[in-house]
Amino acid sequence: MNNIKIVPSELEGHISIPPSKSITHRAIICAGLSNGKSHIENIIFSEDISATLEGMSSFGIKYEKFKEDRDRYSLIIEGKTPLRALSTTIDCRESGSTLRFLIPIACILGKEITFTGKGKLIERPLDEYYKIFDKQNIPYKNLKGNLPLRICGKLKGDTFSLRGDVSSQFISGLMFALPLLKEDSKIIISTDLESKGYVDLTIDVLNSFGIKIQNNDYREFFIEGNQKYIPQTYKVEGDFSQASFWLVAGLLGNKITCTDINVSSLQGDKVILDIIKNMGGNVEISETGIIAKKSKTKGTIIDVSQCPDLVPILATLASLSQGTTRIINAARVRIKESDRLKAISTELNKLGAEITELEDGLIIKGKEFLNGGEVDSWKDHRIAMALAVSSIRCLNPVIIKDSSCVSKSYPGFWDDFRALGGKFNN
Ligand SMILES: O=C(O)C1=C[C@@H](OP(=O)(O)O)[C@@H](O)[C@H](O)C1
Ligand SMILES: C=C(OP(=O)(O)O)C(=O)O
Repeated sequence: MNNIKIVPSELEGHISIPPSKSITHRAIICAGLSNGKSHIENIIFSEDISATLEGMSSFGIKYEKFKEDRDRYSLIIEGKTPLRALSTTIDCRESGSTLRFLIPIACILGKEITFTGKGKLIERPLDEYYKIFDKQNIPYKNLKGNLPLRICGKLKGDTFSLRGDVSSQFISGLMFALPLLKEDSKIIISTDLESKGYVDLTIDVLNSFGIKIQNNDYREFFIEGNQKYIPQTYKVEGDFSQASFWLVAGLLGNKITCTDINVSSLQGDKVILDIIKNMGGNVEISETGIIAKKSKTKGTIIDVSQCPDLVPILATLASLSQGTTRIINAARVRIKESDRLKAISTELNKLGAEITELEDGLIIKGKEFLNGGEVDSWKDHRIAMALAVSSIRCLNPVIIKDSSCVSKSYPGFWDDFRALGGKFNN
């Protein structure tokens, strides 16, 4: 299913929100670093999660899959430390999290390992790690700064100084590996920290597996060495980044109830609820789940430094709200699966939106309806899903090129779109 033609219609109904991709990566890694069997429940095998599971298998962990319901699985993971290198190459596909989380773990082994990937991942930045390799004399070789990356060396406990405004994934990646080293370590954040919620998630999942990280106000993290991961039974909660697509669909169309989502979650993208309320949208938390109802929303200023993954769907919502919205502090979303500022402004404008792209943000003049037309997903799952949701308020069909890219995070997206009343053929 590559090109899809959507005939605009309002969506309505109940949707079971898929498990958080960010938490699943973390739970698989922590289980793999434990000595013994962990049971991880509520998993969907998106491309990114499969990349992490296969990557961890390269370090000698064993796993068994069990089907729970529809596309949901549970996993029994048998971790074993010290890790072994069973394979010399780890293919991260297009997953930034997999690459940036597994690099420090590979550096515990001190064996030669090559990281590969595809699409935009090949050029997504790794400089924060290269600086560490240079400082610790860890030999590495890359292709003009890009993947494939070959590393052969052992990481030592240290004081690591990292920028906080490139990607929080470097901080999370080090947090998985450093507790297993002999020495204690410190991570010092040399700029303001963006994507804080993802660091909170890392610390929280690590805690569940018995690892302690001391957080000194997000400026400095202290990590004791010689810690031990303890196997767990862990259930992954629903994903707020994915819920945001259906919540906006509810505002633009008809009532949508999102179930299987934890309203006390630490996920940074939970802020979608506040953003919607701020824009005058009708969203409420009930016993059955989070309900979004058709609303007349108003433009506002949205700082996305802590919730970068919301940018594509916020651009959709703003394009169909009254007045002007400014999305600010968004420069980092240019280094995701696509240059998301360029991709979403170009494609929504093709549908009739009025978006001006700035270096680090977007200015969006809202309208009641868009025209529709032919658009490109830029092979980026969040762009494809945001465009699909905009079709609800288009006057004519919307054709989305490369629509199957949703499988990076949400392989069941199109099935769920149809189950809520979406009409499309491919
Ligand atoms: O740690 C994580 O799970 C993630 C961190 C974020 O990246 P940055 O820290 O690079 O913003 C986010 O965009 C990505 O989708 C998932
Ligand atoms: C950017 C994303 O993921 P990653 O960085 O793991 O590739 C995403 O899911 O939008």
